[in-house]
Amino acid sequence: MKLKSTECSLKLNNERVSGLQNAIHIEELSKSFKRKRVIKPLSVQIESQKIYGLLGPSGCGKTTLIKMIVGMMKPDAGGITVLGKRVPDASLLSEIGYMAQSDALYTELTGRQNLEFFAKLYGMSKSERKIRIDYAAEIVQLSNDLDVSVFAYSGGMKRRLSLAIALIQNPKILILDEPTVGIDPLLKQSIWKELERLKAEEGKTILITTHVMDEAERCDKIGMLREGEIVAIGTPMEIKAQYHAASLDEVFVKIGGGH
Ligand SMILES: Nc1ncnc2c1ncn2[C@@H]1O[C@H](COP(=O)(O)OP(=O)(O)OP(=O)(O)O)[C@@H](O)[C@H]1O
Repeated sequence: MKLKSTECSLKLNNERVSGLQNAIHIEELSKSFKRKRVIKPLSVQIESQKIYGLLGPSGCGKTTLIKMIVGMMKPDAGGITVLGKRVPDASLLSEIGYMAQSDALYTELTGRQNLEFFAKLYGMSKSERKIRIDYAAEIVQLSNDLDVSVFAYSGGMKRRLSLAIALIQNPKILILDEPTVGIDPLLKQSIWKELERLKAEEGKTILITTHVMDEAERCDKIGMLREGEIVAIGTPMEIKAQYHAASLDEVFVKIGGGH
C-alpha cells in the first residue's frame, strides 16, 4: 500500500515523537528490606535512544532499582513504565535484555547451548538463532570458545557470555549491571563501541551501572545515586560543573563514594 504524502509525513512525525519518548519512566518508587529503606521515593525518566549511566557507591541501591525495572522485584510503592507498559508485563521480557551482576549461566552446558537455550525461549526460528548467536558471540569475542563447557570459562568469559545472552533477542532496551567487570581493557573498548553503535544505528536505549569513571564519561546522561536517592542528574559535563569537579572521580568522592 502506498501512503499519501500527508499520511507519510504524519507517520514520520509519529515515529519521531515516539523516538523521543522516555523509554523508562519511574515515579515515586520506593523499596525497603525489613526496616531499612534502600530506595527512597525516587522519580526518574530515561530517554529513548540514549546511554544512561547509574553511578553511586556500593550499597546505594543500583541493583535494587534495576531489578525493579526489569520486573524481578516488586516495589513497596510507586510505579515503573517501560516502553509505555506498566511493569510487570510479560510482553516486556523480549523487549529488555538484562545482564545481571552475577552470572546466571548453565555451567554444565557449552556457551553455544546457553545461547541456544535463551534464543529458543524467545521463540526464534533456527535460522534466526544462528544469525543472532553468531552476532552476539562475535561482539563479545567468544566465537572460538562457543563449544567449550561454561564450567571451563574464566570469570571474564562468563561475563561476556552473559552480555551475549542479554543481546540475543535483539531487545529495544539493554539493562546492564556492571557489564565490564573482569573484562580486559581492549575488549571493554570494543564492547563500548558496539553499545554506541547499537544506540546510534539501531536506536537502542541502554541503562548501565558502573563504578568505572571512564565508562561513566561515555554515557549521554548519568544519575548519581546515594542512599537510595538520585542526588544529581545530567550529562557528565553538567554533573562535573554542578559539583565544581574536574573529574567524575572527584564528584564520586564528593557525593560520598569515598566512604
Ligand atoms: N534481598 C535483599 N534483602 C535484604 N537486603 C538487601 C537485599 N538486596 C539488597 N539489599 C540491601 O540493599 C542495599 C542496596 O543494595 P544494592 O545491591 O541495590 O546496592 P548496589 O548499589 O547495587 O551495590 P553494588 O555497587 O555493591 O553492587 C544494600 O544495603 C543491600 O545489603
